[in-house]
Amino acid sequence: MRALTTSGLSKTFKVKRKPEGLSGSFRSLFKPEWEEKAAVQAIDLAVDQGETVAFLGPNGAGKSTTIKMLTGILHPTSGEANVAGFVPWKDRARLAFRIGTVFGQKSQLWYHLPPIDTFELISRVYELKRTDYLTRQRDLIERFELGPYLHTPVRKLSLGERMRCEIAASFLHRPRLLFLDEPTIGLDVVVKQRIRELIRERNRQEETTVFLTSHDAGDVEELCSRVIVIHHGGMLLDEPVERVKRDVLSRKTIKLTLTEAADRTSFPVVTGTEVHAVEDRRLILSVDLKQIGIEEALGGFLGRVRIEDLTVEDPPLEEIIKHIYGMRASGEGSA
Ligand SMILES: Nc1ncnc2c1ncn2[C@@H]1O[C@H](COP(=O)(O)OP(=O)(O)OP(=O)(O)O)[C@@H](O)[C@H]1O
Repeated sequence: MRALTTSGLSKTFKVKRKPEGLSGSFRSLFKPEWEEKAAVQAIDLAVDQGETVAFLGPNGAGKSTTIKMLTGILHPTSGEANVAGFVPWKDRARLAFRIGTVFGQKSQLWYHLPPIDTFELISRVYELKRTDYLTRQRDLIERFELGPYLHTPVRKLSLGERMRCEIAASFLHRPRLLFLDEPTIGLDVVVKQRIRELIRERNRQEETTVFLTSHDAGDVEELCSRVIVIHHGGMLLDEPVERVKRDVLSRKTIKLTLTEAADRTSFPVVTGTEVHAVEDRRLILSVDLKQIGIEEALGGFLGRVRIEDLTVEDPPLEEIIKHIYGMRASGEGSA
């Protein structure tokens, strides 16, 4: 069953043209000139119920504009969409009962109220049956371990505590489709991991469709089965995450702090391992997991340098997208 489809979905904004110079600015105050800006261009999507989709793109690619159209906040300039059985911009109120939204940078919870009060309000807004709501609420509180924060005003919660409450709140009315915009932004590794686990669990148990935008490659890798990349408002790539992983997510960044400063010439040549940067006692390696495992790569350095500390990270998503873009431009890989 389809959770979401779009056909030729496009959005053009009318923006004021900024004339050059002071006199131009002055003239435009009284006689503004307008130009059209294509934010989203003919996007065709088909997402099945229960799918977990990463919707990616560099800044300004058109992700938020697309999500705003899919959640009924914006009218498209042209094209069609069907989300959970509704045309979003025509039936926004009814659609709200079927979808959940989480914006990492914008709280949906009432700032001065404790989360439990917001949960109550949500249960009224969505007209949840009292017994169903209470069972659901207890389950989410337990699963998301919200007990200690339930009665604290949201403004006093840490970002991680608040985000767990935000996501629990978005699941209260059992949405069939969840739109997540940067759900783990600013969170530490442990909290990120917990939030990803919880979303994954709900997806498995309730077949909730997940449509996610994120600048964190870990979110994509751990939460999503499919990756869609847009650029300049148009579709660039639509592939299973496994394939993207094999092609471009196969790199890890290892950041080492050495006990003493070293220079490039003292490092061994290790297959599949590139010395990305060396700065005083800091050494950054880029490892291609298609060629070598993390342990092996580190093994090559162990006898040569003494390590004080290390972290293993995903490369920034912007870098991955740039890589995908480069691959497309050079005709590597296929859709
Ligand atoms: N209300 C608006 N009026 C005019 N232009 C807009 C408006 N909203 C978005 N745009 C423009 O449309 C383009 C796409 O913006 P959008 O916010 O959808 O990008 P995005 O992919 O979500 O970017 P980011 O990752 O930075 O949030 C941008 O060039 C933006 O400046």
